[in-house]
Amino acid sequence: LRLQGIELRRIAMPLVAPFRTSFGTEHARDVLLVRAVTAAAEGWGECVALTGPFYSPEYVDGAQAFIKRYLIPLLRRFDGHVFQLEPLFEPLKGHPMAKAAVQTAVLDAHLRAAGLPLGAFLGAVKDQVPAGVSVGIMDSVPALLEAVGGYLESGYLRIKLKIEPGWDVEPVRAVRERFGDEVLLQVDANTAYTLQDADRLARLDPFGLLLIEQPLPEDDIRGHARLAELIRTPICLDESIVSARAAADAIAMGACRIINIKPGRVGGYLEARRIHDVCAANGVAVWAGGMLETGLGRAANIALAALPGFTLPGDTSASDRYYAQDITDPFVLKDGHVPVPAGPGIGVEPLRDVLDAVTTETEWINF
Ligand SMILES: CSCC[C@@H](NC(=O)CCC(=O)O)C(=O)O
Ligand SMILES: [Mg+2]
Repeated sequence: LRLQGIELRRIAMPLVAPFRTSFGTEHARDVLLVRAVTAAAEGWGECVALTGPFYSPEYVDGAQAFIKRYLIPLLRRFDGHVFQLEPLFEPLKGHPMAKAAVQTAVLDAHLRAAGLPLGAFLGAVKDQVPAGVSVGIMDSVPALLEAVGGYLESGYLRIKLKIEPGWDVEPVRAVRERFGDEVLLQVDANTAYTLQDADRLARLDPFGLLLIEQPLPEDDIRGHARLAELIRTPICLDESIVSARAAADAIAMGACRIINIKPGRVGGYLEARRIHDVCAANGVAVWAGGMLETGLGRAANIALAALPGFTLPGDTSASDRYYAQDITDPFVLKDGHVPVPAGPGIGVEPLRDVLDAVTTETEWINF
């Protein structure tokens, strides 16, 4: 399906509240969207790179420059099917979020032209998925308890707390004491600890957490395997799992018992599905991570989260967790679940007037 051209669009999405993690605080998302136009249909991809290289090495200006300078020239001659994009992009090292955005836009166009929903294409087995919510580091424990109470009121089925040294045992204990032992509760350190913190992390064991996400640096697989011998809480990896091979290695080394799958981190939904398959083959549970996506990326993540191996609630929250006004019809929580879009491709469309209102820059590249 030949491409007639690509649009690169930047949008400014203010967050309903600052979102603080161990590596910084997000107040708004500066998002790069990719639109792939073919004669039969057009498709959308959302690049999940943040403004700066603090979650992973990519950042949004770099992703846009990489797409323009390296991926667009390859796409000009591309007239294949979407599975040929990975080998086409392989000689270019890294930049998984940029590659994922382009691959998803092309995949969405192909699927819309074929009338096939992304979920069906990936192997979805559900028409709705359980929604968890990620709660940032707060200024105080009372503020945290108020936020958690609000999300539980909204019906979220799992609470994830961001932690860092100095904000870990006390907030977890406070949430358990206030909301009880039944609430599905997990934490995410975003690489903020080292093996020397093992004793402190072991103090989380009494709270019955589902998992502790990425406690150590993303390249410390051996450290996570050692930590797994020192704490009881199951280790889940996020930043470390950059490919299906990395997942297989981490599992084989005993570095994790659960994996958070993010298509942008691994180069796209095709590799994300491979990670799902590797984990299913090894009896490792997976769940869908998030990068504060708009409804476009959110729709695709929810389709992925409907695959059979996604047995834990993901960070597939409702649109209003982050945005007062999404650029698509909002995803709304219903009995703690969000619906898997049923339409072809990612199954949602941008609301043109909203999209134009938040657009800060757009560039059409004709093929
Ligand atoms: C800006 S933090 C993004 C990375 C973080 N994502 C979340 O905590 C979930 C964000 C979301 O709900 O989309 C993670 O490491 O899992
Ligand atoms: Mg994480």
